[in-house]
Amino acid sequence: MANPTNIPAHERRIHELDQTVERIFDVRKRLGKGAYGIVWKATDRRQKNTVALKKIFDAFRDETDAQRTYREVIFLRAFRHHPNIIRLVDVFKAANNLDFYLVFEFMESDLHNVIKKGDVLKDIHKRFVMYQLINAIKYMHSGNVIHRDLKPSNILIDSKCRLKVADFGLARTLSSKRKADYDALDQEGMLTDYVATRWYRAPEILVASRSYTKGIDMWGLGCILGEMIRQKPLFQGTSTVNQIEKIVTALPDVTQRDIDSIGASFGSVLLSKKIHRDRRHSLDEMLRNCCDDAISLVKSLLVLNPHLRLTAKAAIQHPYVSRFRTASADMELRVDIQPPLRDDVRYGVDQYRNNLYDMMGRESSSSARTLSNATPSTPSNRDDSVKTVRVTTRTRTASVSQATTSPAERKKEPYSFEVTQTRRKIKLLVSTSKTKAKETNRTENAVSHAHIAPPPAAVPAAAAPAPPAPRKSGEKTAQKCRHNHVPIQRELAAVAAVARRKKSTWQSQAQTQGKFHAEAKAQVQALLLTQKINIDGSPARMRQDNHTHGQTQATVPPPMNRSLRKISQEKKPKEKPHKAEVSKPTVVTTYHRRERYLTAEERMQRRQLEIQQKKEEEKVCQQQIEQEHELRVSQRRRMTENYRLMEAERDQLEEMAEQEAQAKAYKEIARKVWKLTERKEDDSLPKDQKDDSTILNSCASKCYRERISHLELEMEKCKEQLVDFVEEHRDLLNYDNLRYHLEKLQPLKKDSEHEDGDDGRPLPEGSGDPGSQSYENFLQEQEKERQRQVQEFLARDETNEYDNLNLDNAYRAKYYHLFRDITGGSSSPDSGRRDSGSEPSPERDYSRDYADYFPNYSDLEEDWKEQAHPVEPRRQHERTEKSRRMKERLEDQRQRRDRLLAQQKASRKQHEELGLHHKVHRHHHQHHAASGPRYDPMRLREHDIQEANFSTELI
Ligand SMILES: Nc1ncnc2c1ncn2[C@@H]1O[C@H](COP(=O)(O)OP(=O)(O)OP(=O)(O)O)[C@@H](O)[C@H]1O
Repeated sequence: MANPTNIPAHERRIHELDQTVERIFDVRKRLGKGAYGIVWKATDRRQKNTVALKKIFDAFRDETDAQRTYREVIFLRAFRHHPNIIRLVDVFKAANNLDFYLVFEFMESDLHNVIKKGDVLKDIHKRFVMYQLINAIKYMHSGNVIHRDLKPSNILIDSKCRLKVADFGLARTLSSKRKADYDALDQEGMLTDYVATRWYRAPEILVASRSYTKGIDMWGLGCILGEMIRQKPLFQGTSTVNQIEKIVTALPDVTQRDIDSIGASFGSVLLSKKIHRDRRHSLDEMLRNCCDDAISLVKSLLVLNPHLRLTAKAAIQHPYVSRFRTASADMELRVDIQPPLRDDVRYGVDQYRNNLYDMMGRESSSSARTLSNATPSTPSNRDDSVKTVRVTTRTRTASVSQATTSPAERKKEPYSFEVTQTRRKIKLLVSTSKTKAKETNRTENAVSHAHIAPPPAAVPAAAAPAPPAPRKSGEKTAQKCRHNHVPIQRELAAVAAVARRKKSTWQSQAQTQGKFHAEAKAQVQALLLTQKINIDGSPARMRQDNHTHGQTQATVPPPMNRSLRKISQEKKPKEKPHKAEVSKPTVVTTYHRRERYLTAEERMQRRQLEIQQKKEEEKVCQQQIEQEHELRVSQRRRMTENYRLMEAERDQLEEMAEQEAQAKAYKEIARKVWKLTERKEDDSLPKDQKDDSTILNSCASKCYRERISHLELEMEKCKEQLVDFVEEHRDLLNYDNLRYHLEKLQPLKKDSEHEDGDDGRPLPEGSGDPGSQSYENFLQEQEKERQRQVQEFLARDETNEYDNLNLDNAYRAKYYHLFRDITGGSSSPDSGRRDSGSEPSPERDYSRDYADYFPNYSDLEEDWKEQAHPVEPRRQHERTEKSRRMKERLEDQRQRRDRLLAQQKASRKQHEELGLHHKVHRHHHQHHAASGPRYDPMRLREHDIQEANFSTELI
């Protein structure tokens, strides 16, 4: 697995494991891959336990990487005692001196994977996760260290929902340096190596501010809680700017104070930028379905101003997590973590590497864990070993290089751990100083021995040889040792003083606790006694007890009396009578002794009483719980109500906004229409009104224009229909010529009846004067013609070629009497035909009947058509329209005719007076002959019929 063949060489190098590592660990599967390393699940062959093995590839490639590796090891070692921070079990350097191996305790998964799985975390789990997370952060912050890369994938979790924070590569200390240095550090730190995952980055980091606080971690914490609730990241920005926009959209309005709190920087303008706020992306909307506790915690963590964000100390007391509080919540580092190599200085790669290797070398002198030849420790490194154990009380800092502790020790409370550590240091120092002192003594002894040794006799005193080499070196060593011994002793004294102080504090605490304990014990005993007294209360026995045991015994409960008597009888001779005052121990002893002699019945009674008491307590508790529950329910209801109100308000606002938008859109459209219609502005109106009026006018005119064009089209269609109709009924219309002939015929008949020519019909040309031969001939001709036409009409009618029955009948009816006259009334033209049932009788005045009949013709026609085609509403409407128009036209013509007749009468009278009658007639005739039979293609047959009708009426 560590050496796959199907991947490129570089990748293979990343996945490759050092041979020695493979010898120690049985690597099983890959757990994850980060930007800096790969993590495998492995079994330690030596201890047979499962571990997580992380390989940091090319761990010291440059200063940044080297510092990252260094920080990860240093901080993990500093925090290894906290239950919610991943424990670094071991570290290995690779044979190639490039890679680095970290061995961690194994965790089953990380929070990112758990959230990704879906609905795994219930509310209680989320709370517990948050509690543990806050706990870990609180611990880190108490050592003045910030993690800076909190995100779900760096939070490891197991099946019991136990959580551990991992990946301290970006962690760093927050020193109490001067502000100027601090800013310089920030600039360097922020802009070069700070590459924390964007989605969890605090806004001050996004805008590259120099404000650098523990709030960075609290922001990440808020993002994680939001992600757990929402099951997806809260702010998934695609770039830094987009990330800021997303944050600003979700949070309440950004104030100038917020911007100032973040610190002036080039990016802070992004915060003041006007961003379109979409309510759907507000924090409330994103976390709509979660409980109030969670929302309140998220809101107090995701605050733009880093100084107003909830601190870890305050967060642990938040109602969302407070119920889990245990002793570990009080764990705190009472010193600032200070790595051996200063965290605010960027050292060279070698320095980081050597310091790390040196530390490893020191810690594992037995060194089964060093894989390659350990780097030889330089004197400077040895000095470091001294530095690492120095405790500077003034700056309240401590080295993080601590000896590994046993799991039992790790479980201890922090202060006891510290004491243990201090003791260890003292021991270490003592042993070091002892060794050195021994060495010094040995050297000094050697020196003194050299001095004491008598000089050789042969050599004169003046020419005494120089001190021998060993003596010289011994002196040097002695000096050196003395030189070293002083500071060591000083340090030793300092450490001892600290230890003493701590011990005395601890002892005083213990004493206080002891005192408290004794008091509590006494109180409990008193309570117990009172309870026993309350249990039994027979006055007789009490009296008896009073008698036997004095005042104290008077309170002994009755069921116990039999046994008590026994005891008292036993004890009586030995006991002194205590009447006024009986010491507590006596009471207790008596009571306990009495207990032994309780009968089963008494015990039962006591138990029942106890049970009753418990029940009562439970009842009270239950009531309290119920009250609390009711309170919560009412609160919840109130909040739901509020929420509903807010929702309603929001809906209203949205509606208003929509209406506004619509109005705007309308206006815009109208403006465009106005532009298109190119209407000129009316300058007399104010602008708004002007716009509206012109727009309306233009709209109206447009409508009218449209209507006109539509009507024109309709007319066009009508015309076409009419022409079609005319074309279709050409024959019938031609047949209208008949009317002409009939008209010609009828005046003749009238003329014969009314010689004065009252009917106003002109005589045909060449007819001559009435009574003359030509006139007679003319009449005969006329008669012949009339008969021929009637014959023709009837013959035509026989063919039944006209569809319109009513029209047909009308003609037939109208001229039936003529026909009868011609044929001598022998037979009806319609006998045996469609209208056979309506054969007229010869006596009847048909003309009148028909005249009555005709005006209703059009209605009858419509009725008939309706019967024939019942389902044609449009056409029916057209027909109705047509008939209406017809009626109007008929009315028109009737009036015109009346007028004409009146004129004719008047003119005839004039002619008669002037003797010009015939001339006038001739003129009329000429006029008619010239005009000939009229053919009007637009004329409808109904019209003709009506005209005929009028003429009949006139007749
Ligand atoms: N002790 C462990 N037990 C189980 N899985 C682990 C453990 N440590 C790390 N992992 C897994 O390995 C992944 C990467 O680990 P880690 O974050 O330490 O690597 P990294 O290179 O520093 O990543 P990053 O890119 O986040 O900086 C984690 O997300 C986690 O899934």
